[in-house]
Amino acid sequence: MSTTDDTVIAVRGLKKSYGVSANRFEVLDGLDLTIPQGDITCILGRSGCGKSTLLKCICGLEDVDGGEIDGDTDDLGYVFQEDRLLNWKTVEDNIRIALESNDIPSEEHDDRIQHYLELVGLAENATDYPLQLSGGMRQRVSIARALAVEPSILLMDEPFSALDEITARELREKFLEIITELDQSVLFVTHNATEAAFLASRIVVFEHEPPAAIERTIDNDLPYPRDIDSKEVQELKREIITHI
Ligand SMILES: Nc1ncnc2c1ncn2[C@@H]1O[C@H](COP(=O)(O)OP(=O)(O)OP(=O)(O)O)[C@@H](O)[C@H]1O
Repeated sequence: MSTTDDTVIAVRGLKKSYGVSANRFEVLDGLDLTIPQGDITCILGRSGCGKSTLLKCICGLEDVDGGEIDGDTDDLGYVFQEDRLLNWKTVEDNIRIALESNDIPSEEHDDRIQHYLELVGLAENATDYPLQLSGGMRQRVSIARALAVEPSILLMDEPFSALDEITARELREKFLEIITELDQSVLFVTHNATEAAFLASRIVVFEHEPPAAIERTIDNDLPYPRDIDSKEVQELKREIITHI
């Protein structure tokens, strides 16, 4: 199977298990999923249902047992729950390392670093070290680092869940503003129904128990920009909760 112009990643019949013999545990058993270009797709489901495993298979952190993943899987950005910055490197050098490992020509590095730090509001912090920054600022650096390689798709695994509520809220708003402006395709894993209702253009709800199967796909046509406290977002959140 190959992807079409308006599909960025297509997963077909994906299989993944952990363990061996009697301890073998199927997490993905023939999962199909298509990620359209420019969509913010949220994968939502309870803890342990297989969301992170899917992301790890797409970005090659886990080997798959069967099925296909088509699309430009060498051209991914990844933001984890933890920022995974190198504390002994400055903010700008953390981004530079990502650019180098993605073979971005060195003459583009300074401009890209400046541009993406400006986008996340950290242009003044380029020469700081990560430990001089707050948790929210560190996560913004991590988002800038992922965006700076200009990936075909940004994979995000609960990137705001380790932050306090106010910081997470501010960062979600900033993130949505940036992503819609860039028309960036995103696959975003969360177990937070409000976050999915606020961010997603499409919400894919996984069944409670592995192996992961899609319980429901909900299109979210609420126009951007959105207000997380609006009646529409809160109503959608209530609808989503009935499926998880
Ligand atoms: N490396 C591993 N070895 C063995 N089992 C694993 C491994 N990684 C995940 N699992 C198991 O696979 C299942 C799915 O895990 P996964 O992390 O994909 O779930 P999740 O939906 O992302 O959960 P959460 O929301 O808590 O992060 C869980 O039962 C988990 O314990």
